[in-house]
Amino acid sequence: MRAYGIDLSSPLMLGTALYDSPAILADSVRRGRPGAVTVSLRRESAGLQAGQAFWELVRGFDVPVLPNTAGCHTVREAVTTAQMAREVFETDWIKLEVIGQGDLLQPDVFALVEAARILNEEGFKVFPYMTEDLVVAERLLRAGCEVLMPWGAPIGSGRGLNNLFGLRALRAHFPEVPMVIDAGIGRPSHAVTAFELGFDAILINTAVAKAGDPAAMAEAFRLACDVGQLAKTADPMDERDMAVPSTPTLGKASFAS
Ligand SMILES: CC(=O)[C@@H](O)[C@H](O)COP(=O)(O)O
Repeated sequence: MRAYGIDLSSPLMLGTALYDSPAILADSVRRGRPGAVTVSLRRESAGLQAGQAFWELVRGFDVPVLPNTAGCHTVREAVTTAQMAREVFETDWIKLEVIGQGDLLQPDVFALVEAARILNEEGFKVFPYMTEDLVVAERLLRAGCEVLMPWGAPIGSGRGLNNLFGLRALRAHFPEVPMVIDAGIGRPSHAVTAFELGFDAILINTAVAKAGDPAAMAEAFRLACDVGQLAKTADPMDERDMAVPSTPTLGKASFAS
Protein backbone atom coordinates (compact mmCIF):
# COMPACT_ATOMS: atom_id res chain seq x y z
CA MET A 1 0.00 0.00 0.00
CA ARG A 2 1.29 3.44 -0.96
CA ALA A 3 0.12 6.39 1.13
CA TYR A 4 1.17 10.01 0.59
CA GLY A 5 4.08 8.86 -1.57
CA ILE A 6 5.35 6.32 0.96
CA ASP A 7 5.24 2.55 0.44
CA LEU A 8 4.26 0.58 3.53
CA SER A 9 6.02 -2.75 3.94
CA SER A 10 2.69 -4.45 4.74
CA PRO A 11 -0.98 -3.51 4.23
CA LEU A 12 -1.65 -4.48 7.85
CA MET A 13 -1.98 -1.55 10.26
CA LEU A 14 -2.11 -2.57 13.88
CA GLY A 15 -3.59 -0.74 16.85
CA THR A 16 -1.56 -0.68 20.06
CA ALA A 17 -4.37 -0.37 22.65
CA LEU A 18 -6.11 -2.98 24.81
CA TYR A 19 -3.25 -5.52 25.10
CA ASP A 20 -2.92 -7.20 28.46
CA SER A 21 0.79 -6.35 28.66
CA PRO A 22 3.53 -4.56 26.70
CA ALA A 23 5.15 -7.96 26.08
CA ILE A 24 2.01 -9.28 24.40
CA LEU A 25 1.85 -6.16 22.23
CA ALA A 26 5.51 -6.59 21.28
CA ASP A 27 4.95 -10.26 20.36
CA SER A 28 1.93 -9.32 18.29
CA VAL A 29 3.92 -6.73 16.36
CA ARG A 30 6.74 -9.24 15.85
CA ARG A 31 4.44 -11.90 14.40
CA GLY A 32 2.04 -9.58 12.59
CA ARG A 33 4.83 -7.53 10.94
CA PRO A 34 2.52 -4.54 10.38
CA GLY A 35 3.35 -1.80 7.89
CA ALA A 36 2.33 0.79 10.51
CA VAL A 37 1.14 0.92 14.11
CA THR A 38 -1.44 3.39 15.34
CA VAL A 39 -1.06 5.08 18.71
CA SER A 40 -3.48 7.24 20.65
CA LEU A 41 -1.93 10.41 22.02
CA ARG A 42 -4.72 10.80 24.55
CA ARG A 43 -4.13 7.40 26.08
CA GLU A 44 -0.38 7.77 26.12
CA SER A 45 -0.33 11.19 27.68
CA ALA A 46 -2.75 10.14 30.45
CA GLY A 47 0.10 9.11 32.73
CA LEU A 48 3.33 10.82 31.79
CA GLN A 49 5.67 8.13 33.10
CA ALA A 50 3.74 5.21 31.60
CA GLY A 51 3.35 7.19 28.39
CA GLN A 52 7.09 7.66 28.08
CA ALA A 53 7.76 3.93 28.57
CA PHE A 54 5.08 3.06 26.05
CA TRP A 55 6.53 5.46 23.51
CA GLU A 56 9.99 3.91 23.96
CA LEU A 57 8.44 0.48 23.35
CA VAL A 58 6.72 1.66 20.15
CA ARG A 59 9.87 3.38 18.92
CA GLY A 60 11.69 0.06 19.37
CA PHE A 61 9.34 -1.69 16.91
CA ASP A 62 10.95 0.24 14.08
CA VAL A 63 7.58 0.45 12.32
CA PRO A 64 6.08 3.74 11.02
CA VAL A 65 3.75 5.30 13.60
CA LEU A 66 0.32 6.60 12.67
CA PRO A 67 -0.89 8.65 15.66
CA ASN A 68 -4.66 8.84 16.04
CA THR A 69 -7.18 11.24 17.54
CA ALA A 70 -9.28 8.47 19.15
CA GLY A 71 -11.63 9.87 21.79
CA CYS A 72 -12.04 13.29 20.14
CA HIS A 73 -15.57 14.60 19.66
CA THR A 74 -15.10 18.07 18.19
CA VAL A 75 -13.09 19.73 15.43
CA ARG A 76 -11.12 21.70 18.01
CA GLU A 77 -10.22 18.65 20.13
CA ALA A 78 -9.17 16.68 17.05
CA VAL A 79 -7.06 19.49 15.59
CA THR A 80 -5.33 20.19 18.92
CA THR A 81 -4.69 16.49 19.49
CA ALA A 82 -3.23 16.15 16.00
CA GLN A 83 -0.95 19.14 16.57
CA MET A 84 0.28 17.64 19.85
CA ALA A 85 0.73 14.22 18.24
CA ARG A 86 2.93 15.79 15.56
CA GLU A 87 5.25 17.11 18.29
CA VAL A 88 5.27 13.94 20.39
CA PHE A 89 5.55 11.34 17.64
CA GLU A 90 7.55 13.46 15.19
CA THR A 91 5.38 12.65 12.21
CA ASP A 92 2.86 14.57 10.12
CA TRP A 93 0.71 11.46 9.64
CA ILE A 94 -2.54 11.53 11.55
CA LYS A 95 -5.42 9.07 11.71
CA LEU A 96 -8.28 11.49 12.15
CA GLU A 97 -11.17 10.28 14.29
CA VAL A 98 -13.98 12.62 15.30
CA ILE A 99 -16.68 10.62 17.02
CA GLY A 100 -20.25 11.89 16.73
CA GLN A 101 -22.35 9.10 18.18
CA GLY A 102 -21.58 7.19 21.34
CA ASP A 103 -23.35 3.86 20.88
CA LEU A 104 -21.78 3.03 17.54
CA LEU A 105 -18.73 5.32 17.83
CA GLN A 106 -19.86 6.60 14.47
CA PRO A 107 -17.76 9.39 12.96
CA ASP A 108 -19.20 12.90 12.91
CA VAL A 109 -18.61 13.32 9.20
CA PHE A 110 -19.32 17.07 9.19
CA ALA A 111 -16.71 17.72 11.87
CA LEU A 112 -14.41 15.22 10.18
CA VAL A 113 -14.41 17.12 6.88
CA GLU A 114 -13.79 20.42 8.64
CA ALA A 115 -10.96 19.03 10.79
CA ALA A 116 -9.44 17.36 7.71
CA ARG A 117 -9.51 20.66 5.82
CA ILE A 118 -7.71 22.49 8.64
CA LEU A 119 -5.11 19.76 9.13
CA ASN A 120 -4.41 19.37 5.41
CA GLU A 121 -3.85 23.13 5.22
CA GLU A 122 -1.37 22.78 8.09
CA GLY A 123 0.59 20.18 6.13
CA PHE A 124 -0.65 17.03 7.85
CA LYS A 125 -1.09 13.78 5.94
CA VAL A 126 -4.59 12.91 7.02
CA PHE A 127 -6.05 9.39 7.20
CA PRO A 128 -9.74 10.08 7.93
CA TYR A 129 -11.88 7.47 9.71
CA MET A 130 -15.21 7.74 7.89
CA THR A 131 -18.45 6.00 7.05
CA GLU A 132 -18.75 4.50 3.56
CA ASP A 133 -20.70 7.53 2.31
CA LEU A 134 -19.80 8.62 -1.25
CA VAL A 135 -20.51 12.29 -0.61
CA VAL A 136 -18.33 12.35 2.49
CA ALA A 137 -15.59 10.65 0.50
CA GLU A 138 -15.83 13.30 -2.17
CA ARG A 139 -15.67 16.13 0.40
CA LEU A 140 -12.67 14.60 2.15
CA LEU A 141 -10.81 14.30 -1.15
CA ARG A 142 -11.71 17.91 -1.94
CA ALA A 143 -10.39 18.87 1.51
CA GLY A 144 -7.02 17.45 0.50
CA CYS A 145 -7.05 13.88 1.84
CA GLU A 146 -5.18 11.40 -0.37
CA VAL A 147 -6.22 8.29 1.59
CA LEU A 148 -9.64 7.25 2.91
CA MET A 149 -10.40 4.96 5.84
CA PRO A 150 -13.98 3.70 5.64
CA TRP A 151 -15.23 1.69 8.58
CA GLY A 152 -15.95 -2.00 8.21
CA ALA A 153 -18.23 -1.94 11.25
CA PRO A 154 -18.33 -0.03 14.55
CA ILE A 155 -15.03 0.06 16.46
CA GLY A 156 -14.58 -2.99 18.66
CA SER A 157 -17.66 -4.79 17.30
CA GLY A 158 -15.79 -7.46 15.32
CA ARG A 159 -18.71 -7.62 12.89
CA GLY A 160 -16.59 -7.47 9.75
CA LEU A 161 -17.82 -5.65 6.66
CA ASN A 162 -21.31 -4.50 7.60
CA ASN A 163 -22.30 -2.83 4.35
CA LEU A 164 -20.84 -4.73 1.41
CA PHE A 165 -22.94 -2.82 -1.08
CA GLY A 166 -21.78 0.56 0.24
CA LEU A 167 -18.12 -0.47 0.41
CA ARG A 168 -18.23 -1.86 -3.13
CA ALA A 169 -19.78 1.37 -4.38
CA LEU A 170 -17.14 3.45 -2.59
CA ARG A 171 -14.33 1.36 -4.08
CA ALA A 172 -15.84 1.56 -7.56
CA HIS A 173 -16.37 5.34 -7.47
CA PHE A 174 -12.82 6.20 -6.44
CA PRO A 175 -10.69 3.46 -8.00
CA GLU A 176 -7.42 5.41 -7.75
CA VAL A 177 -7.68 6.45 -4.10
CA PRO A 178 -5.81 4.29 -1.56
CA MET A 179 -8.38 2.97 0.92
CA VAL A 180 -7.93 1.29 4.28
CA ILE A 181 -10.76 -0.62 5.95
CA ASP A 182 -10.62 0.62 9.52
CA ALA A 183 -12.48 -0.77 12.51
CA GLY A 184 -14.86 -3.62 13.10
CA ILE A 185 -12.79 -6.35 11.50
CA GLY A 186 -13.12 -9.39 13.74
CA ARG A 187 -11.59 -12.28 11.85
CA PRO A 188 -8.92 -12.93 9.24
CA SER A 189 -11.66 -13.98 6.79
CA HIS A 190 -13.07 -10.43 7.01
CA ALA A 191 -9.64 -9.12 6.07
CA VAL A 192 -9.46 -11.44 3.05
CA THR A 193 -12.86 -10.15 1.90
CA ALA A 194 -11.67 -6.55 2.23
CA PHE A 195 -8.81 -7.21 -0.20
CA GLU A 196 -11.02 -9.23 -2.55
CA LEU A 197 -13.28 -6.17 -2.75
CA GLY A 198 -10.27 -4.17 -3.88
CA PHE A 199 -9.28 -2.34 -0.69
CA ASP A 200 -5.60 -1.64 -0.18
CA ALA A 201 -5.04 -2.13 3.53
CA ILE A 202 -6.74 -2.91 6.84
CA LEU A 203 -6.45 -1.43 10.32
CA ILE A 204 -7.16 -3.73 13.25
CA ASN A 205 -6.90 -3.41 16.98
CA THR A 206 -9.51 -5.21 19.09
CA ALA A 207 -9.54 -8.47 17.09
CA VAL A 208 -5.84 -8.96 17.80
CA ALA A 209 -5.56 -7.47 21.29
CA LYS A 210 -8.58 -9.38 22.62
CA ALA A 211 -7.92 -12.73 20.92
CA GLY A 212 -7.08 -15.67 23.19
CA ASP A 213 -3.57 -15.64 21.68
CA PRO A 214 -2.99 -12.11 20.32
CA ALA A 215 0.40 -12.84 18.73
CA ALA A 216 -0.97 -15.87 16.86
CA MET A 217 -3.94 -13.80 15.72
CA ALA A 218 -1.62 -11.05 14.50
CA GLU A 219 0.18 -13.65 12.40
CA ALA A 220 -3.16 -14.97 11.12
CA PHE A 221 -4.04 -11.45 9.98
CA ARG A 222 -0.64 -11.11 8.31
CA LEU A 223 -1.29 -14.32 6.35
CA ALA A 224 -4.84 -13.18 5.56
CA CYS A 225 -3.40 -10.01 4.03
CA ASP A 226 -1.19 -12.17 1.79
CA VAL A 227 -4.13 -14.38 0.77
CA GLY A 228 -6.42 -11.42 0.16
CA GLN A 229 -3.87 -9.51 -1.88
CA LEU A 230 -3.10 -12.56 -4.01
CA ALA A 231 -6.81 -13.15 -4.59
CA LYS A 232 -7.25 -9.47 -5.52
CA THR A 233 -4.53 -9.65 -8.17
CA ALA A 234 -5.98 -12.95 -9.45
CA ASP A 235 -9.22 -11.06 -10.29
CA PRO A 236 -12.02 -13.07 -8.60
CA MET A 237 -14.95 -14.21 -10.77
CA ASP A 238 -18.24 -12.31 -10.64
CA GLU A 239 -21.16 -13.73 -8.70
CA ARG A 240 -24.07 -15.08 -10.76
CA ASP A 241 -27.74 -15.40 -9.95
CA MET A 242 -28.15 -18.71 -11.81
CA ALA A 243 -26.25 -21.99 -11.74
CA VAL A 244 -23.85 -22.64 -14.59
CA PRO A 245 -22.66 -26.26 -14.97
CA SER A 246 -18.96 -26.62 -14.29
CA THR A 247 -18.77 -30.20 -15.64
CA PRO A 248 -18.65 -30.43 -19.46
CA THR A 249 -21.29 -32.69 -20.99
CA LEU A 250 -19.41 -33.25 -24.28
CA GLY A 251 -18.41 -36.92 -24.74
CA LYS A 252 -20.60 -38.24 -21.93
CA ALA A 253 -22.59 -41.46 -22.45
CA SER A 254 -26.17 -40.75 -23.48
CA PHE A 255 -28.90 -42.86 -21.89
CA ALA A 256 -31.68 -41.55 -24.11
CA SER A 257 -33.67 -44.42 -25.67
C1 LIG B 1 -6.98 1.94 17.49
C2 LIG B 1 -7.87 2.53 16.51
O1 LIG B 1 -7.49 3.29 15.69
C3 LIG B 1 -9.28 2.13 16.55
O2 LIG B 1 -10.03 3.25 16.83
C4 LIG B 1 -9.57 1.47 15.27
O3 LIG B 1 -10.57 2.08 14.57
C5 LIG B 1 -9.62 0.01 15.37
O4 LIG B 1 -10.89 -0.56 15.48
P1 LIG B 1 -11.04 -2.08 15.96
O5 LIG B 1 -10.61 -2.09 17.39
O6 LIG B 1 -12.48 -2.40 15.77
O7 LIG B 1 -10.14 -2.93 15.12
